[in-house]
Amino acid sequence: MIVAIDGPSGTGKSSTSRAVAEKLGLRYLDTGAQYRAITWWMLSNGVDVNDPVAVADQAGKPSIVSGTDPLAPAITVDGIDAGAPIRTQEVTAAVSAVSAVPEVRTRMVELQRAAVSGAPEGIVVEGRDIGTTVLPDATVKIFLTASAEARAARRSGELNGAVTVAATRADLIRRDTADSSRTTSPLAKAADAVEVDTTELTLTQVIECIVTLVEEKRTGS
Ligand SMILES: Nc1ncnc2c1ncn2[C@@H]1O[C@H](COP(=O)(O)OP(=O)(O)O)[C@@H](O)[C@H]1O
Ligand SMILES: Nc1ccn([C@@H]2O[C@H](COP(=O)(O)OP(=O)(O)O)[C@@H](O)[C@H]2O)c(=O)n1
Repeated sequence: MIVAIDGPSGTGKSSTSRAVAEKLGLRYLDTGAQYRAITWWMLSNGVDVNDPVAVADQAGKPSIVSGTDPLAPAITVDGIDAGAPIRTQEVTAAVSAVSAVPEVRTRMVELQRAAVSGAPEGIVVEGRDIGTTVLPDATVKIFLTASAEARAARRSGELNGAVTVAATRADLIRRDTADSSRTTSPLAKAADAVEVDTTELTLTQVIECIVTLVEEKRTGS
């Protein structure tokens, strides 16, 4: 059972994917954390993230290891716990530029497919291009959406209002545009993905919806 969950920022991919994996006894992989991790390494090592040639040149250097336990998602870069530093505003502002570089994507996709091969019990993988590019044969494909207002309110809420909803909204839209317009494997809904608009749904409702879709697939109903 391979479940691919894609969609823009703040649509609920991480919270939903973790809960679905936990309920169904599957592993869990956050591919956005991997792009954030390589971005953090580039910034920490003085690589100009707006220079695709420099980023491509260094893309093979960091060793990124992702755990797949939905109860304790973990990520290390060169053996160092990267869980907190990959969530800073600095990384968030740079990640779209780094993840648009084809050499970066080739490396991350290798890691992602290896994680899936290492999870015979099945896995929920979340990102932007999982259903379209990384795992085109996934058993179930979901594409989450939500209005920019709802997404910004959720993200701003996470930061306890430290960044205003308006500023968060502008940042989300800038990142959506960059992620959707890049040449290599842009953010997109796979033709065979089920789209779920989470704007008016609670997190519990989204989880139930996806669990039902997976169980229907499992039982062939
Ligand atoms: N349907 C929902 N209704 C309200 N809040 C939600 C919903 N889904 C997710 N959230 C909250 O929104 C925030 C962003 O969710 P997250 O799962 O990190 O989204 P993504 O991984 O798509 O960026 C989290 O604080 C989460 O608890
Ligand atoms: N499969 C993926 C996952 C993330 N990404 C990139 O990584 C960034 C961070 O992803 P994320 O899932 O952590 O973002 P949030 O939804 O947490 O804000 C995205 O904005 C994309 O630029 C990607 O290119 N492909």
